[in-house]
Amino acid sequence: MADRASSALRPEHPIARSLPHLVEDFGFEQVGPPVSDVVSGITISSRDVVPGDLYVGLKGARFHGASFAQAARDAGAVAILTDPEGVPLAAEAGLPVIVTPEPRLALGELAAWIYRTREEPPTLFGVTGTNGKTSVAYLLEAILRQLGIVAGLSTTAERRIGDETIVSTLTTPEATEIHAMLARMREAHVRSVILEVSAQAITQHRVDGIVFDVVGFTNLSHDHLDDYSTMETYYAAKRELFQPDRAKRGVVIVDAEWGERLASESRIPLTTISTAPSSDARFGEAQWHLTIDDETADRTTFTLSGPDHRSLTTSVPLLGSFMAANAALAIVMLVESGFDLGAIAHALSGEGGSNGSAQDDGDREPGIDVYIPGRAEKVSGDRGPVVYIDYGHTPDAFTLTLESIRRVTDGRIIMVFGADGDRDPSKREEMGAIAARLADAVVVTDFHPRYEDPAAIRRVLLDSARAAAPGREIYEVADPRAAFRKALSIASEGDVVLYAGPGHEDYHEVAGEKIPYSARDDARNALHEHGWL
Ligand SMILES: CC(=O)N[C@H]1[C@@H](OP(=O)(O)OP(=O)(O)OC[C@H]2O[C@@H](n3ccc(=O)[nH]c3=O)[C@H](O)[C@@H]2O)O[C@H](CO)[C@@H](O)[C@@H]1O[C@H](C)C(=O)N[C@@H](C)C(=O)N[C@H](CCC(=O)O)C(=O)O
Ligand SMILES: Nc1ncnc2c1ncn2[C@@H]1O[C@H](COP(=O)(O)OP(=O)(O)OP(=O)(O)O)[C@@H](O)[C@H]1O
Repeated sequence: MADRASSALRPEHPIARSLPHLVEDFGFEQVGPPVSDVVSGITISSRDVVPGDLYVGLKGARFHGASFAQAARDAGAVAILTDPEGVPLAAEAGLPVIVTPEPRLALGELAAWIYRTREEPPTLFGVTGTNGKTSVAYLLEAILRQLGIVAGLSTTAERRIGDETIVSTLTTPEATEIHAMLARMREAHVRSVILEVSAQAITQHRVDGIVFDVVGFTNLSHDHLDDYSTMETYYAAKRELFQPDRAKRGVVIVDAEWGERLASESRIPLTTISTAPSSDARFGEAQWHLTIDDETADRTTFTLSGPDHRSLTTSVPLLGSFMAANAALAIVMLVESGFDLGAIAHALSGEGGSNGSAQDDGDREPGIDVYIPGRAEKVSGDRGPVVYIDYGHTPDAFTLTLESIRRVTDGRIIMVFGADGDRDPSKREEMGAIAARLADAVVVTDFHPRYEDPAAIRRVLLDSARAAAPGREIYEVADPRAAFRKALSIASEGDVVLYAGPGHEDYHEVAGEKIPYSARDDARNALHEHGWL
């Protein structure tokens, strides 16, 4: 399992700022010993405190962060910021205590002030939507690299500056971490940064203190109805990103009602993309149109046509028209940030230029040169069934992936899948039904049960699968390793095995424990065992 010790990227040479000035500038109240020191960092986790930090004790669902004030002091915190409820808890540490009614609301601005991230900010790209955020972020990074630009990246899978990578815990880090990461990126002379923005991040003020240059919206479908009671509130959370205090320009895929609404309800200059086929009655309303030219098991070729008869034909080395849609969004976001479509086309043409890699010495294969861990990732070789590892965990992701596979295979589709424990249980029935309807055989297994009973999760998936497609070949195999082998045992040359589960992740989360497991490694091992790799 990858090292999870370092949970945040910090500037290596932070510039200290006056703590008394901070208290004064923000109009905070102060109790306990007077503030006299300087501050060089900020964190909301006592476990991440480094000397010189302001520790912010937030009231959480389980703890009041102020109760970790002593641990923060021992790690070198210079003061504690908390709410009135946290004051008596924080006082025990004997550090100056700064008080504000809702510290979370101040975090973004505070972190921006401490790390000076408003000064000469990089070009900032933000990507949101239910599915495809991580993929669009990687595609943006790849195209920028092909244009000769090294970008910073923050996704569900990893945070990256050049060659330095850390494993992510949340999709979007807390504001304190984002601004620290931006400061570190500035030290590394990174001038373009891509952030994946979850709905929770917007609601929980994690992207405060940032004004994105361009934000992009992929789609909205059933997910997170445990955090948002209705699709309407889930949508409203995402919509906030497309307002002037958060972003300068936006790009929206308008294939479905939510995208159309966003396009009409956003208050920033907006560009729209339609990926619907030309037979669709609504085709023609968007400024950019995507046409799929060719789909194979591991490459999708498409044409993107825009205003003023501009167009670009290129490809992604990945399965699926949905990946072409993600790529289209990335390209139009780059155009909106000021890149010329012709320059992008040239960079993707493979003729000369640099893809930024060490071994690059001239011409290379045309298309977007991207690797996205665990998203429609083909792990099989030239023999045996085609095997994909995919992080699909929503009904819409299941539908689009299975439909895409159907278009590129004449063989059977065998799908191995589970559902997240402690995450939106209301989507499970739909997931089970879609899998059974669109695949030829399904193997129901465990994803991350977390604190739920894994057998109960499987039961819902199995019942809905059986009800949706009576007579379908349906198996229950709890252990993902065994489930994978079951799928391979019924697959032949020409068939496809789709593993929809923890794509890039290298663990299974069971009852609070992270048990090492990599679906990608396991798939390769199983293919070896069959002599197919
Ligand atoms: C429900 C939710 O959003 N919970 C978040 C929340 O946890 P919490 O309220 O339970 O916090 P808590 O454990 O009570 O602790 C309170 C405070 O004490 C601090 N603390 C706690 C223990 C300690 O030893 N020291 C310490 O300082 C904590 O850092 C926190 O500031 O605050 C924590 C600190 O930031 C988050 O890690 C945690 O996210 C949890 C892990 C989570 O899973 N969130 C999900 C729902 C999420 O945000 N998902 C989105 C979308 C994913 C997607 O793309 O689909 C995401 O952006 O990841
Ligand atoms: N444009 C899209 N539309 C629908 N499904 C998609 C799209 N792009 C990717 N998917 C599906 O969603 C899965 C997750 O993709 P990706 O990680 O890019 O999305 P995400 O929004 O970042 O989700 P998460 O933050 O949970 O990782 C993919 O493995 C694929 O099955």
